[in-house]
Amino acid sequence: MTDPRELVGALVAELPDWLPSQRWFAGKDRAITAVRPLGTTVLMTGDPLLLHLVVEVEQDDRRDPYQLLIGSQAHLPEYLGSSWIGTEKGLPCYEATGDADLTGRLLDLIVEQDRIGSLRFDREPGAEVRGGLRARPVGAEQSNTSLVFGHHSILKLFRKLTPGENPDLRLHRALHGVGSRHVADLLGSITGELHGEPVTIGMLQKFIPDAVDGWAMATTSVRDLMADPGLPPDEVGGDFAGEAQRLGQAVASVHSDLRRALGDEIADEGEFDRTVKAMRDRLDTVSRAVPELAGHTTALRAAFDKVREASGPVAMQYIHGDLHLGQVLRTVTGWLLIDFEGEPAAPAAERVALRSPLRDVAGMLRSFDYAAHQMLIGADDDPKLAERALEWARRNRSAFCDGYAKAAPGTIGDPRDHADLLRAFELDKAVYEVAYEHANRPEWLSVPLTSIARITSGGDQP
Ligand SMILES: Nc1ncnc2c1ncn2[C@@H]1O[C@H](COP(=O)(O)OP(=O)(O)O)[C@@H](O)[C@H]1O
Ligand SMILES: O=P(O)(O)O[C@H]1O[C@H](CO)[C@@H](O[C@H]2O[C@H](CO)[C@@H](O)[C@H](O)[C@H]2O)[C@H](O)[C@H]1O
Repeated sequence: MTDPRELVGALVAELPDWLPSQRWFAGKDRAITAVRPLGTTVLMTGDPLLLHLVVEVEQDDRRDPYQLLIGSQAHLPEYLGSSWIGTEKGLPCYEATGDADLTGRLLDLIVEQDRIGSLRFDREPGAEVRGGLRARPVGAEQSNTSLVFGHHSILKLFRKLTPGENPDLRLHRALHGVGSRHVADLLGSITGELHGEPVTIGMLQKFIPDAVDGWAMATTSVRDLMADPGLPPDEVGGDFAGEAQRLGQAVASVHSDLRRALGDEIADEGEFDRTVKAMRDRLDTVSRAVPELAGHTTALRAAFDKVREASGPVAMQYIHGDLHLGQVLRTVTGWLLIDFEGEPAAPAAERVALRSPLRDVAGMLRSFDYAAHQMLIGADDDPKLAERALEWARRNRSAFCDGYAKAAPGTIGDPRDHADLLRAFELDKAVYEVAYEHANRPEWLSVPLTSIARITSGGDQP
C-alpha cells in the first residue's frame, strides 16, 4: 500500500497549476512560487483513501495556509473526473469535497466527537446532529466550500485558514449563545492545528432548506419594476420595501445581540485618524491598480476626511464585516445573516477588531445600489431605466434604514443621523468593490465607479 505521506509529497508538485483554477483560491492575481505540506491527516485508509491536507502556498512575500480534502482510489468514477488533480504513485488523486461516498465521514466524526491526529471534531453542547448522511456541495461560487447533509446540516470548510478561532464560528457561537433569531443554529465544528496553534477548519450549522438569498429576491424585484415602467413602485407586484425594512430590523437586532454577547466600547480619540488613514491607504492602493478610479481620488479623500469631524460618542463592537444581499437568507420565519468572516481580502487582525456597526449598514446600502444597477450592465443607455434603477435603490435603502432605526434605539439609532460617517463608509466599501470587480468581474466595474461619482457629487443619501 502507498504511504499517504509519499502520495502527498508527490501531489503538492501538481498544486501550483491546479490551485489558481479553484474558485475559492484567493491568490489568483499572483504567481505561486512554492506549495509545501504543513499537515496530513488520514481520515479513511484503504481504497478509497481520504486525506485532510493543510498546505502553505507561497506567493511573493506571502505564505497562506489552505486546507484540501484529497481522495485517492484505483478506479476514479467518471463523475469525479473533473475533480482530478494528478496521478501519483499510479493512483488518481482528486479533490474530494464532491465525493458523497467520502464526505459523510466528516459528519460522522462530528457526531462521534472524535479526534484524529491533530484534528478535533466537536458537537456543540446540546446539539442534535444526525449522522450517516451523504453530502452535496453547495453549487454557488463561494470563497469556501460548503457541504449539505440531507436537509439537516451544512458544513462549511474554510479554505484559506485564519490562525485561531475563525470569526465566523466565534460570532455564530456568541449569537447562538444569546438566542439570536437571525442566525442558523450552530451544531458543531472542526479544529485543526497550524504551527502548533488551534485553527478552525470547519463549522456545522442547521441547514435551512426553504431559504432564499436576499440578492435573488432583490434582483427579481428590480426586474419586476423595470418590466412595469408605468407603475409606481409600491404598486409593482415584487416590491421589496417591506422586506428591506424587515432586513434592517434583523441587522439591528444582530448588532444589539453582538453587543450583548461580546460587549462594545466607545471609540478612542485616535480611532477617527486611524480610520481615515486606512481609507486613504486603500484608495491609494486601489487607484494604482485601477486607473479608472484616478479621477475620483480628490473627492474621495475629502469625503474620508469628514470622518474626523464625527460628533458624539461612536460605539465600536463586533460586526458582520462583509454584509451584502448575498449574505442574508429569507426563511419562513424571517431574515438570517450568514458568513461572519469579514471581507475575504482583509488582514486577519482587521477581521477580529471592534468596528462601527455603521460599516454593515453601509455594506447593505451598497448592495441595494448593486441590485438596482446590475440590470444596466452591458445594456444600451436608457435614461428611463437608469432613473427606475435609482428609484428602486432609494426606496429600498430608505426602507432598510427605517427598519434599522426602529429596532436600534440604543447606540446608533437611525443610521441617517450619522450622514458623514455613513457616506465615508459607503465610499470606502465602493473603493473595495472597485478592486474586487477589477480582479474578478471587470464588466461590473461600472457599478461601484458610477456610485462613487454619484455619491461624491452629493446624490444618493438614504
Ligand atoms: N444555514 C444555511 N441554510 C441554508 N443554506 C445556507 C446556510 N448557510 C449557508 N447557506 C448557503 O451556502 C452558501 C455559502 O455560504 P457562505 O457562508 O456564504 O459561504 P462562503 O464563505 O463560501 O461565501 C450561501 O450562499 C447559502 O446559499
Ligand atoms: O460573498 P463573498 O464573501 O465572497 O463577498 C465577495 O463577493 C461578493 C460578490 O459575490 C462581493 O459583493 C459585491 O457584489 C454583490 C453582488 O454580486 C453586491 O451585492 C455587493 O454589495 C457587492 O459588494 C463582495 O464585495 C466580496 O467581498
